Amino acid sequence: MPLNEFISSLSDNPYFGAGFGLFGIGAGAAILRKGLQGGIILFRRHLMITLEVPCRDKSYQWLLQWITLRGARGTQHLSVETSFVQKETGKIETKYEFIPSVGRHLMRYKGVWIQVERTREQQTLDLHMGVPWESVTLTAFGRDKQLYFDMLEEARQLALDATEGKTIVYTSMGPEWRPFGHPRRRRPIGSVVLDRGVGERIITDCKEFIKNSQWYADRGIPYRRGYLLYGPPGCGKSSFITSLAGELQYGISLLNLSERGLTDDRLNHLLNVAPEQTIILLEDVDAAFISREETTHKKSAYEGLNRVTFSGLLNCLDGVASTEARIVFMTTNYLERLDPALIRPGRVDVKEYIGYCSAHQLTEMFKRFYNQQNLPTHILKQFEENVSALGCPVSPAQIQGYFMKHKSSSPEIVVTNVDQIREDRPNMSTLYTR
Ligand SMILES: Nc1ncnc2c1ncn2[C@@H]1O[C@H](COP(=O)(O)OP(=O)(O)OP(=O)(O)O)[C@@H](O)[C@H]1O
Repeated sequence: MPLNEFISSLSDNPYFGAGFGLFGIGAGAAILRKGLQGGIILFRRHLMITLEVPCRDKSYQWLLQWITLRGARGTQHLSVETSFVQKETGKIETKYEFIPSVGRHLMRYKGVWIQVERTREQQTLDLHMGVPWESVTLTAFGRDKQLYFDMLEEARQLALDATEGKTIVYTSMGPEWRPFGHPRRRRPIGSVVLDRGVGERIITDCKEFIKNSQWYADRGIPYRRGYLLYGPPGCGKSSFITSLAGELQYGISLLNLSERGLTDDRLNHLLNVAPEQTIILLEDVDAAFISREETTHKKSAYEGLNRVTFSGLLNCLDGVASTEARIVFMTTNYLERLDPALIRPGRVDVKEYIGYCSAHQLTEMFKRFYNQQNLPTHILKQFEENVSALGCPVSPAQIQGYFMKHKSSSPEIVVTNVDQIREDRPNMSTLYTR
């Protein structure tokens, strides 16, 4: 039989065409054909096992990195990927990584030669990402698909190791979640100083919830928990949630409800496919909506804007469930603007006020900032009294700003100059009061 016919007969053979999930045992036909075109003939009599990983798959980037690390041979053509990495010191450095460019490469894994082919369709766009459609196809001799499972697992582990000790923030892009920026160094929970007991209560509640999946399953209760942090700006709501995510070794899936084009359907989808082990964070929930009555009035105007509707959000929150613990955090500066339906138990199970600095916070922040646990009590007391004597509420963000100004000052100077806090104060009439 002429070689070309032989190759076609392999392609037509249903056995070779059979696919299961990502994997397809393909005959060497495709390779052979490409081989012929490229002038290389590869082991005609062997079966090939082929794995195609499209760019939309989670493992795509991991795999490219892993292939680079394993050093695909003959890789003359590299693409550069620039990322920003935060060092332990907090400094951000630029990192260049070379990944195999579009084209064919060869590598050896567990004693098997594997052809790596990265292709880019110039004519086809990934509509959600707006980038050309890409895929990587790996072809190895033999039938052992375990090879690919091992490879993907190694690639995943490599990606996990790279984010060890970091918090990944995801944002939505179309119907998907994508990591946003570089993984950030975990913020230590102790660096956010809340009023006595508040932080501990939330942490204990979350941990308790995470380990109680069976309790929820036994009672048929959706395995989710909602938290609402409310209070004035600059008091640590967002910072606390970030450090809590670090403490729980979770990431953050950040959703902006006011985003144009975020419809009820898309929101529902996003909430249901949010990356595992992440806190879903809906910031400034009051800003996304006007009250329910007004929403009814202005319904048509809202629909025209292609935005999430209030009832849509309620339904979506009710639908958030998974076998895994689902934690939803909402924040607002204006509790009174929220519709009671949004914050009823089941949607919001824990509400905490995160307010202006208490005496406890003032002294704790002072000690932390100047890294002096043994500051004389009278200095701490004086600082607290002087700030209270300002006669206005002070947020931790203001205190932080004041300390930054006095990075190199002695504690005594810091205590005596607290008037500067008032000078830097935003217009209080626009600020929230409890
Ligand atoms: N309780 C706190 N302890 C330590 N630092 C704090 C605290 N609260 C605020 N900060 C500092 O102030 C800045 C702003 O805080 P953050 O964004 O967390 O406030 P927020 O309450 O979420 O504000 P907003 O309501 O405007 O979103 C951050 O740099 C943070 O480090």
